[in-house]
Amino acid sequence: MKWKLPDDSTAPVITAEEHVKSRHIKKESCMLPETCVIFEIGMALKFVEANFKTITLLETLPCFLEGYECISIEGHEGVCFTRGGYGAPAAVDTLETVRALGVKRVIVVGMCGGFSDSINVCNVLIPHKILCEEGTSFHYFDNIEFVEPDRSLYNKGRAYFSNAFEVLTDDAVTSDAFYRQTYAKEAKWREKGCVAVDMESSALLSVSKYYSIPAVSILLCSDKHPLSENDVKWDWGNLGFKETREEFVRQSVNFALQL
Ligand SMILES: O=P(O)(O)O[C@H]1O[C@H](CO)[C@@H](O)[C@H]1O
Ligand SMILES: O=c1cc[nH]c(=O)[nH]1
Repeated sequence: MKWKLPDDSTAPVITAEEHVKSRHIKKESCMLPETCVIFEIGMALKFVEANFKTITLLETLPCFLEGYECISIEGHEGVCFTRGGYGAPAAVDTLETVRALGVKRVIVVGMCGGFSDSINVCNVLIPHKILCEEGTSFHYFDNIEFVEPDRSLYNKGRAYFSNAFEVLTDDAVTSDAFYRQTYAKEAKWREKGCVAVDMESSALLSVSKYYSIPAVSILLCSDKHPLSENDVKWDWGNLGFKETREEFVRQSVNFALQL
């Protein structure tokens, strides 16, 4: 895929910096703190509001697509929390928007589907590198296969989450097409060293890299894929998954606050 023109020095027609001040936005925005946790988990913001003393910074993040609330925690005004859109283009819209509002460091907290013997539901995966099988990255880089997280955030994440979870650091893949994860496709991903799939991480890491923003992706394994057509059929979560996901969100908040 060669979608990014190799010698294109022209500016984008719409930039997030211009968009957040445009007529497309109903309310004026404020600048955000340097560190942003982007949750790719639907229940996360509500859980944070119910379990921490939060401050609403923005009721709606001024994204081009749908934007969610952006909050911080009393006494920790250097970190903000929002929900990213689902899928690579919407997630990158969130990233571009928080960057336009001053964010300089990003922690992605999401979920992944495991497709290897080595990973189980409720494990935490902090991928060493992520295979880009989504389209968004290829508009920022003309040649990219695997993208890596910021080494310091990756090391800190490994150390921190190991206190509460079984942590894996194998590679992952981000795909646009969750209904096209065929058995043969997942076998090919395993051959490349990947153990799990999500829908946003590689795009968020590659666009962070494009802007020199340190970023890491921290994923809770939400479902285990059958490895062959004879295995037990696919299903979501497990018996304790709801409570584990809540603990994962709580630990993600605490991780970001102590950085
Ligand atoms: O909205 P929640 O329940 O977090 O789930 C989201 O996460 C899954 C993919 O990670 C999809 O099912 C999507 O709906
Ligand atoms: O993107 C995702 C997330 C969880 N499980 C999957 O199979 N894919």
